[in-house]
Amino acid sequence: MADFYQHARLPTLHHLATPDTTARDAELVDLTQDQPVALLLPALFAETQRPALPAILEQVSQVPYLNELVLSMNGMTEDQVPAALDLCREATGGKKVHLLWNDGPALQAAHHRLKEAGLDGTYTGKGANIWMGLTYLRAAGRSRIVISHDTDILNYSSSILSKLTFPIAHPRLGYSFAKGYYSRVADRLYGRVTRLLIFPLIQAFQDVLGAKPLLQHLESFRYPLSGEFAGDLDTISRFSLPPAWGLEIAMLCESQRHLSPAQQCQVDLGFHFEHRHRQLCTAGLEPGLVAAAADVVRCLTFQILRDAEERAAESLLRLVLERYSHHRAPEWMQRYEHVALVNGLHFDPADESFAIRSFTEALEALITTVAKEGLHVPGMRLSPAQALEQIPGLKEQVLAAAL
Ligand SMILES: O=C(O)[C@H](O)COP(=O)(O)O
Repeated sequence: MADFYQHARLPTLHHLATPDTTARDAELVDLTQDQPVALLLPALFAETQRPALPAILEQVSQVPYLNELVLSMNGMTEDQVPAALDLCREATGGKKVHLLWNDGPALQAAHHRLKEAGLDGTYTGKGANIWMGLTYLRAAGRSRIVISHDTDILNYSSSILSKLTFPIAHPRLGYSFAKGYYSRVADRLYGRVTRLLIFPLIQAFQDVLGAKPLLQHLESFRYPLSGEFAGDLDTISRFSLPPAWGLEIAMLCESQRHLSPAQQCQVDLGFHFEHRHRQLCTAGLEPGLVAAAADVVRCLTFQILRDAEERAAESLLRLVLERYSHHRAPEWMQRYEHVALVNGLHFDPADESFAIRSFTEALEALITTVAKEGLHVPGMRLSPAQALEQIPGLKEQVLAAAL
């Protein structure tokens, strides 16, 4: 099914055959003897009450080459902690599991220490969970490879773990960072933020700024917003990461800054990723997709225009918005309509146009904010490695906070 196209800049490892699971697991046990593997899972407490996470943990418990599991959680109250701990212990069958309660008092005190060291911003969100998980793993020093994936995957298979670990662990491949990709398809095309905002927006930036190395790097990724990655812990913990939804984009920008193209790759995870689809607009307590997209765009814009003067950033963004909303987004929407038609998938032009209009409004709001406050990403931080090196006592505090 998959092709074997190679992007000019980034090695792509396609899924073309399915290796024998038992043999592959045994090979990975061997390969990771001297480079233990940690699985880091970011989650809201709410995920523990939905079907995906418990089923994921059950499969993870069978994976023989995993040294430890860190569940880095937020959105959890004190009376919910025992349920989260029970789930970890029951579902992971005796594996070493550590729970990080990011909005609990011990880690809030660690966040406070970061604030005293001059790091501003908010400290909750998926990015903050990953940041703290990497800080903990680096402080603990037990593992050398880290893998991470989303916790809402409904059709999970632990082959995701072997596909991500192999490029890092195998000496003939020897990558320092591997990013997963796949499609998000059910009766229709999903991946709405990726298809209708990020892909055309990167093209719009290129239309305005030309083919800058960072844009070419981002353009090479077949699913830039996927939450699935693996890496050498020493390398990944040197990445600067924002606390919220900009995490994935920031990670790709950091991989371009820290690594040569030959040291990183993207891996075909070989499935249609099925997950819970959020509404576009915020309804009730759960933020909508557009709110998350706005955060991603702010981070993307910051990374691309970080050296531009404020006035220049604002006028460049206006040009990018024009290219996005009048040219690239309609063009991408039409391409995906053709993909849907060829595949006999449901396609609703009204839904897709509504998504593009909503993303356009998010971009307009960003321009207004940039005009008023300048271009920055709240909470953009020191890397976990820098924080541990520069902030006295942080290491002990984070280690003591793990449950
Ligand atoms: O990957 C994406 O674009 C977002 O997570 C939205 O995903 P969905 O359209 O599959 O819900």
